[in-house]
Amino acid sequence: MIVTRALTKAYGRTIAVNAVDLDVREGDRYGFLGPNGSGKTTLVRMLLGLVYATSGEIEVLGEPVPKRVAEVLPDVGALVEGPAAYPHLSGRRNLALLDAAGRGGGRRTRRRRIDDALDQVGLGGVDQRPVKAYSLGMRQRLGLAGALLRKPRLLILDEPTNGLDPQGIKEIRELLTALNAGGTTVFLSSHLLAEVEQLCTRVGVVDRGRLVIQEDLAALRAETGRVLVGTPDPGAAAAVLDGQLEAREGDRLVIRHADPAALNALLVEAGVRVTSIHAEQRTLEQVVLDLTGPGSDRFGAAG
Ligand SMILES: Nc1ncnc2c1ncn2[C@@H]1O[C@H](COP(=O)(O)OP(=O)(O)OP(=O)(O)O)[C@@H](O)[C@H]1O
Repeated sequence: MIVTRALTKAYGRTIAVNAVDLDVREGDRYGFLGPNGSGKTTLVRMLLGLVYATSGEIEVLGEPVPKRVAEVLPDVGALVEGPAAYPHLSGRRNLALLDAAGRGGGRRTRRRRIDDALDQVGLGGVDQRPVKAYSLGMRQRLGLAGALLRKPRLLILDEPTNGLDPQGIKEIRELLTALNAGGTTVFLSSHLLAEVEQLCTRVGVVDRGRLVIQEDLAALRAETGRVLVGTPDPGAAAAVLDGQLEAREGDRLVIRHADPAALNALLVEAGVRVTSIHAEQRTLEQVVLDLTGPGSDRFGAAG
């Protein structure tokens, strides 16, 4: 759906995007994760033909961008930094203008399209108020509603949850997951590890303009070969597991073992009571820290 090859953008001596090879596949919920200033917005704008690359190539929905961007855009819903709206008009009126300006979708069905989009983002009840009375979160949702008007095959969203409270973030996450289940490919940028971890199926991590990893989240979070065991008999368990015990903290043990089921059988057979047992997985935070080193506290860990 989105492919870039050695995509580069320099502003003078600043290389905002540095030889990025992006590969977003149909059906992905792709999280483009990086700290502030790492080049996310610049890349998103290049994908939409709003900024020209210094070098490299871009394909969106199989077409070269910016060369054929006019053909591509009707199938793409986009939300880029601070969605613009006429402040004195209602959300509905803003969407009507947007809908009239775009291609595809006749006048007769406009009202239905706008109702659907407003309902999808949870603005159905407030659409008569002027946008200047909206909170930042409501403006962000209105921007998203605009991106949904044409039932796009691909959504390209730059920090879509900026300005939203935790409930709003959850609603957007549920909405994007539902749209994705209905066949829409979702590409979003974020500086929030937790957001990407909760929402995405595939992750690209960008650090100072460079894509340092691109991988399915499930593969990134591969099991570590350790099993976490909770037991009221930690002493007895430690005796059974001589040599495999890596750490012990109260009634929680970390054991080097590949198979939780086999380990459970072993413990139970030895008379050790087990209250919980599961394979340890790496978190996205650990993966990113390993990749980007000490500077990576620039990533926001909190959702
Ligand atoms: N129009 C511009 N002129 C000069 N430098 C720019 C321009 N736009 C971006 N930059 C620089 O390019 C780098 C990447 O910026 P960009 O906005 O793409 O990062 P970002 O990851 O989207 O960050 P943020 O989340 O803060 O928007 C930064 O060093 C920024 O200062």
